[in-house]
Amino acid sequence: MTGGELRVEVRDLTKRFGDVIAVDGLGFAVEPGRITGFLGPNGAGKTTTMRMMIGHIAPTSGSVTIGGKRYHELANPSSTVGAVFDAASFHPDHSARAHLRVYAAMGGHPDERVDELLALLDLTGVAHRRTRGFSTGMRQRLNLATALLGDPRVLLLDEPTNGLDPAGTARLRSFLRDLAGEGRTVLVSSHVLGEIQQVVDDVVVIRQGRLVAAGPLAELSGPAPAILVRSPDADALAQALSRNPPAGFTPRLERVDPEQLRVWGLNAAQVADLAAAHRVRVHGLTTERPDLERLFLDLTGSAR
Ligand SMILES: Nc1ncnc2c1ncn2[C@@H]1O[C@H](COP(=O)(O)OP(=O)(O)OP(=O)(O)O)[C@@H](O)[C@H]1O
Repeated sequence: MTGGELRVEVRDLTKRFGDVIAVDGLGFAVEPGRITGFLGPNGAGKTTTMRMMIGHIAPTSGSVTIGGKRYHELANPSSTVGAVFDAASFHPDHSARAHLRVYAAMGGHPDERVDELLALLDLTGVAHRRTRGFSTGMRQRLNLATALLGDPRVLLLDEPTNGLDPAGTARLRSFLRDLAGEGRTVLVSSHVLGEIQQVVDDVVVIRQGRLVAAGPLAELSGPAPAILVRSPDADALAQALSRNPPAGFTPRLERVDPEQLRVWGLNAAQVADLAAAHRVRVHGLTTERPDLERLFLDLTGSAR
């Protein structure tokens, strides 16, 4: 079965390697139609969890199901789930096309699919070149093409942004966005939130094999953004904001320097309107996005 929307569910998943508990009672869901970031510092257990999703590693206990079935119970596993684990796993003497043809044959996928994917991932021009000379971005795209051979409904990508330049990341983002837009389930791991922050809708954060946080990125980002306002009349503005805030709002203020205030609990328009109403000059107004990297470091205990 390749159609339909497939939810990936991880339930009470544990994996021990001898004394090492790589994954420890982990539970979360990956929703179809969305891109989920799977985050955690090095050694947190991301790769191990993803390998358990596709049956490469057997759990010590717990389960992973894809559309309600374990990987090995799927009628056509390689056409249901596409996974990318290692960007360097090509035969160096094979061309991109030869590499894809080998995998297409192994998965029982038609040869035409190879050219289709080379075109889709903008690799047609280098299809005959040996992969030994490929750049990181080309390798990542070839990897993605390999995972997409069976037109899978679920895509698991381990650290796909590793080594990509900003243009490569932007390209990956729009590509994954299209795949999720078709109702596919996309899980993308990374140990750096900043690398996938622009790509993902939801996040699952783990630390030492355990769940730390899960949900839409927007909710994880915590409180609303702060407004940084620059004014030569900062005192008057601070007074107006504290004494006459919009009805029902209780802004919190921080004095950054004599001419700058940081305001939480109001949006930029509210700050500007209030300044105008009190005839306070405003020379700059910036909406500051919450510092997600900081939040991530706090959550995973990586902050010093
Ligand atoms: N085959 C194995 N044998 C023994 N220990 C292992 C094995 N595979 C993973 N581990 C250990 O399990 C833990 C989790 O590793 P894993 O590779 O899943 O983490 P990760 O979050 O993917 O890390 P990274 O971001 O560095 O790739 C680590 O302590 C690792 O050393």
